[in-house]
Amino acid sequence: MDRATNAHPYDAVLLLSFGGPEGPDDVLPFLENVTRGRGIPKERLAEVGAHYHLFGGVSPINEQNRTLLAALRADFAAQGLDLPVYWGNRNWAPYLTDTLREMVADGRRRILALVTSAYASYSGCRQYREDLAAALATLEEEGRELPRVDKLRLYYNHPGFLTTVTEGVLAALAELPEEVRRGAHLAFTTHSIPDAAADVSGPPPAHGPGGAYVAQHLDAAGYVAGAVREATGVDYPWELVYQSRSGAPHVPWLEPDIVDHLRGLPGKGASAVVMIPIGFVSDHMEVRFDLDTEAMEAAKEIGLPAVRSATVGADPRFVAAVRDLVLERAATERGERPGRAALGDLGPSHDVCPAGCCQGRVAKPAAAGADSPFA
Ligand SMILES: CC1=C(CCC(=O)O)c2cc3nc(cc4[nH]c(cc5[nH]c(cc1n2)c(C)c5CCC(=O)O)c(CCC(=O)O)c4C)C(CCC(=O)O)=C3C
Ligand SMILES: [Fe+2]
Repeated sequence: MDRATNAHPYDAVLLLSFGGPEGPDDVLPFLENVTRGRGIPKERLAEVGAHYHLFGGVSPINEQNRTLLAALRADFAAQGLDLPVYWGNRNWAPYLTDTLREMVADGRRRILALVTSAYASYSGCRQYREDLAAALATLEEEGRELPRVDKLRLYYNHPGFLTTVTEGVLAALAELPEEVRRGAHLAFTTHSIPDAAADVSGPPPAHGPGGAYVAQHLDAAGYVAGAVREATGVDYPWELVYQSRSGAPHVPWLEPDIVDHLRGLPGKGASAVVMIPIGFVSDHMEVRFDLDTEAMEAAKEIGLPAVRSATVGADPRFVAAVRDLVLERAATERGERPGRAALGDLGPSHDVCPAGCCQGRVAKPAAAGADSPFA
């Protein structure tokens, strides 16, 4: 069997995501799931609930994941890669624990997880590993045979991710009226997180101001800005900005906020802006509300022409990147030394998170890492 179809030792892939409400009655219980024990103010919850209700109480994220799931299955099948793909979430059905139980019942013993977050952070990496540990602990209590679960390396700098983002920026630039295009600025945007969480993101050697979270986003954004310059011959000014802040107002989170950034752009000579949601994998609520609704509204008020570039979603190049990462990891687990594709300056991420990687405020068991209590 050649490397292009050999997933051994893995017998299944798990798409592991955030989950979202599917109707108005789901919104409150969903938000309670998300924020349990996280100290989010009540007013913030009411505000976020209202965003979901603007969309009929339906988060776009589940549909995005169904589309990605179908695309992965179709791609694997077309490539002759015989590897089932399952889907489970942290905060809404299909819940991770139920999916994992089903996988075990189907005889899956060696599982490779793809999480819908591309960068290092507690929320985007370690918390998913804690979710896996909690689900495994439940199955253990139920007396089931435990599968081994590994996690794909971070993919923010995989060519299939960054090339797709770059193409999206070029397409968005083309949407701008010609007379303002040349003076456009690029606003790369991602989820704000508490400064304290950013500082301990990534493995301990990367800890420090901003941590791996900020460093990885800067690396990705810098790469894309350079690729856009190469493709257009225009050196568009760019910045990394943040959105979707929550938490208590006195706790410092990563800044500047995108809306504040937009307000300052005309003073910096920008004639337009391209908002690039480089921190997000699909058009979920953070993109559809915080960018397409709120930030667009702000841009209109300011009189700044604005466009938003695409997320990778289920783009065939991203789907192929996932396949490449699965086959790469499988080869590594077999003791081979496969190529590890990466763009930018930071190089490919580790396969196995070391102890202390993206540590949370409270120590909890995390699976799929060097400090996993499970085999
Ligand atoms: C880094 C990061 C990502 C990106 C990586 C990734 O993609 O995973 C992300 C994604 C997402 N966040 C999402 C939704 C929410 N996040 C919240 C709260 C929080 N997010 C945080 C961080 C992140 N979040 C943090 C530090 C908090 C504070 C509470 C805590 O410390 O845990 C809250 C509570 C209300 C609020 O405060 O906003 C909600 C509803 C959805 C679903 C969207 C949909 O429904 O379409 C998605 C994809
Ligand atoms: Fe979030």
